[in-house]
Amino acid sequence: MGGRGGGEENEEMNVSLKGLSRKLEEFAKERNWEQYHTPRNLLLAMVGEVGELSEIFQWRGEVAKGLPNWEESDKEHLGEELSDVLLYLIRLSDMCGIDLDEAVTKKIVKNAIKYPAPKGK
Ligand SMILES: Nc1ccn([C@H]2C[C@H](O)[C@@H](COP(=O)(O)OP(=O)(O)OP(=O)(O)O)O2)c(=O)n1
Repeated sequence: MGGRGGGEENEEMNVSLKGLSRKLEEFAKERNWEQYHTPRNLLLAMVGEVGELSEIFQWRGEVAKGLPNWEESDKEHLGEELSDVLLYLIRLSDMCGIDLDEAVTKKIVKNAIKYPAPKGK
């Protein structure tokens, strides 16, 4: 990693839901994996990754915010599994024809109506 090429690559990588969605589309197309990226397969793949994410926390007991006592390698692993869940979620949404930007924006508004903040805070 590093070097000029890597930096340019990162700049091109648009880390927005839409940008990631396009990246994943390209990734699947280049490998001829579109045939496998059906909604059900993607859902199962995402749940599998949630399992891998859970394994990281398994048997550790309660974990303090910021994971202060964790090895860097465990934190890196955690970042990878969180990313896998996010990437499959984005791809699943795309393959279901759901605009996640729009859906998540609407849902945040809906949550605020359902759970209003106490007055005077
Ligand atoms: N058919 C596939 C297979 C993989 N991926 C992408 C999405 C995930 O980000 C990542 C998942 O890859 P792996 O199945 O190899 O899972 P891990 O990276 O978790 O590896 P491991 O299970 O060996 O820890 O690759 C994908 O888009 N479509």
